[in-house]
Amino acid sequence: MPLLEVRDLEVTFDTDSGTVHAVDGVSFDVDRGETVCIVGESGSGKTVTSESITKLVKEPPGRVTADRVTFEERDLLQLSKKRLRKIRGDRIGHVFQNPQGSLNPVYTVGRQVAEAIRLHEDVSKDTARERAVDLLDRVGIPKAGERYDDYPHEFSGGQKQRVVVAMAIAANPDLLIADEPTTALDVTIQAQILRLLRDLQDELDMGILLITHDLGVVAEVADRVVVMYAGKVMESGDVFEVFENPSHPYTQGLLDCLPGRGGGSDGIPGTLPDPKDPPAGCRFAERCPHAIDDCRTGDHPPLVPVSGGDHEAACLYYQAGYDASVVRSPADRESDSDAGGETYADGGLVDGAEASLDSADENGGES
Ligand SMILES: Nc1ncnc2c1ncn2[C@@H]1O[C@H](COP(=O)(O)OP(=O)(O)OP(=O)(O)O)[C@@H](O)[C@H]1O
Ligand code: NI
Repeated sequence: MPLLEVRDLEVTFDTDSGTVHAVDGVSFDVDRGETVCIVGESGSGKTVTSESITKLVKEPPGRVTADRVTFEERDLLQLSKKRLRKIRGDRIGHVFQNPQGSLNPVYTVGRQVAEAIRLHEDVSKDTARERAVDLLDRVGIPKAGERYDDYPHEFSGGQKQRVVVAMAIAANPDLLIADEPTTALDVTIQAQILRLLRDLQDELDMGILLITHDLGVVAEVADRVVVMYAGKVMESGDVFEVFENPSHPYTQGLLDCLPGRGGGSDGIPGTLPDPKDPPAGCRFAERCPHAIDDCRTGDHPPLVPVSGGDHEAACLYYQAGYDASVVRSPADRESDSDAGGETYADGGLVDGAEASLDSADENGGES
């Protein structure tokens, strides 16, 4: 039984100018000790997906439905607000997309971490203080004891992010949801935070749901990846399968933008469709180099198995009666990567990502 099971999640928002279809039938699992990354461009529904799990989406204007959202076999969408709040702090930690908003500027950092501990555990103030110093130390704040009484503005961006992670893991959660935990940070700090998450995961056997728009981050930390576009899952599976054999043209487009994959462009040309008026057929058709008329009618294609394991893609070309070889990429990709050198560096999936994380170790502080 997976730690977290999300099935057919749908989220809409009612606005004055119409209904926003933010998340439209998203399914995935997260197991203990496993890191699942949701990746996709800005606006694809990653944050809304992650915040729906523990019902942090405001209803109204939001409307969250799902076949189920189960955590340790409990249906989170059916729980009372009170029980949900308890699970949210105790068992599910959340690092929000905007870390600045997670720290209160008028209280010391230590006090905020101690309060996060006391919220979930009945311990004395002194014990909470000790534990908070411990926790700050564990996330890599130097001289944690001395920094306890400092205010958030006295911490660097990377340190604040560490503090936010410390608060999210204060109760030793079973699941950590981390929404773009490294986006605003320079590459050195980014590597450190990702390493920190991995170490904590080993230590606590946490499941991690990590939200990012950066495939370099995915390559670095994910066991499995869910590629989202315009509220839909376009492709998902084992991270090696997906990087080795990207099967949806959208995933291929994202990968082609990575420096280590012969790309380095500014992104896929075009923009996401209007979430208030999603097009018929495949949501990516407008930007897809392989789109044909059939891609622009009917429903968005369902996810179907494309290679080993649980690797799936939602592209019409994999349906019966269509020629999947049109969108299967290895042939084009091989010729690309021959020109660009080795695509799969030792233990890493992307040259660029590995290189940047490695060099981050060496030039400590610079980016
Ligand atoms: N409260 C809201 N009211 C109306 N629309 C919303 C609301 N919250 C989110 N949306 C819309 O839902 C869609 C998905 O947003 P979401 O924040 O989940 O995207 P994201 O993938 O996390 O993007 P980013 O990478 O920029 O964080 C967007 O079109 C967004 O404008
Ligand atoms: Ni987001």
